[in-house]
Amino acid sequence: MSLKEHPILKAARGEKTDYTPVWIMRQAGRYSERYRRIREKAGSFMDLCRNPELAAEVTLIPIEEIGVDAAILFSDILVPIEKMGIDVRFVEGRGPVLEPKVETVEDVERLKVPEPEKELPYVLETIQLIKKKLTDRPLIGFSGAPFTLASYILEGGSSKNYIAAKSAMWNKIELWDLLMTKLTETVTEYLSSQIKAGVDLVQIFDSWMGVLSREDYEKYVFPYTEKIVNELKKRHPETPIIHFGVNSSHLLEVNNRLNVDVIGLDWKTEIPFALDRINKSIQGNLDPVALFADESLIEEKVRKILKEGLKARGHIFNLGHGILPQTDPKKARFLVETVHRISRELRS
Ligand SMILES: Cc1c2[nH]c(c1CCC(=O)O)Cc1[nH]c(c(CCC(=O)O)c1C)Cc1[nH]c(c(CCC(=O)O)c1C)Cc1[nH]c(c(C)c1CCC(=O)O)C2
Repeated sequence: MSLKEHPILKAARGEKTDYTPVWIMRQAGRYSERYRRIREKAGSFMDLCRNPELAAEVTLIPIEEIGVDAAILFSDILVPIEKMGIDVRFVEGRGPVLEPKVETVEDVERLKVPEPEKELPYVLETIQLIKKKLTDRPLIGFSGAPFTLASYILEGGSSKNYIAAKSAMWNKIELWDLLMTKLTETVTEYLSSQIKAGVDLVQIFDSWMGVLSREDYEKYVFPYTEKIVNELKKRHPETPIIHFGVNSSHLLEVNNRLNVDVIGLDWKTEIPFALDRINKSIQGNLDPVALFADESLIEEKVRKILKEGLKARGHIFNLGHGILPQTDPKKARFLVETVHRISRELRS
């Protein structure tokens, strides 16, 4: 079977598949003991991201451990930000810390647009190593989208209310446009280099776009993401693009105008509601906490999602957000098997 005919790629293009393919956001993560051991060996999380041998090894763990249909490159959306000239650290219990703070137009002027081949070679090497070992399943590349990346840069880390990001967006339009333009170029070049290095499809994480009203999203964010997607489609017309963010059901109609192939749904978005608003393939959307429930409950929820997903142009099963570190790997494996079994059953 040519990789182009793999169910994930077919579902992304809206073609019929024999079963519903599945992968899990954060599938190479802390719930896996093997992951935790390798991260220890690497030093810090960022050290692991910069180590092609170990990052490739970690990427492949969930293929063996839980049997997912695709691998996702092991890295982080904050990795390219480091090369723009901002220090990124992960602090236990606090999450990412970005320094120095970006507050003025001059601060943004100092930020660079990294050249991936020169400044992020370890990411591209990781992709090449994975592609040598993984021949029967697609590899997913990814990047954060400009808004989500800008929020980390302006807030200096995770945020609850996005005061710095939103006030820059509203009050410092020159700063906002310059930062979003630099991020647009960064993300375009970064994803394009990943595709050239061998990834089979890409996911754009605009994880926090849902904190914006539809009006603000359309005015201050959508045009930049649109530019990235159009440029990628021009350069790499064959590579499917997935667009994802949480709490963003109010943005579905707007995002349906993006030239992407798949829209990722969080677990609060009901599939019929989404299908009334979008005509693209969908990805999702089991509540990550469902993996803490009994197997019978998981099965019931999976069946409902799969049934509803049959009405979509194409469906890639996933959680509605990343798998939680406390999850039992056995439950993740059960999820994958259940998706495969029930989706075959529903088609026969
Ligand atoms: C917002 C965001 C980030 N990173 C990412 C997003 C968008 C997706 C989402 O909405 O969650 C994306 C991401 N992060 C990671 C991947 C790798 C691929 C995968 O398995 O999905 C991907 C695609 C690994 C990771 N990224 C991170 C881990 C955990 C690091 C560790 O402790 O080992 C992993 C496996 C760290 C990370 N990275 C980020 C935060 C806020 C944190 C800290 C979380 C915490 O401390 O609990 C930023």
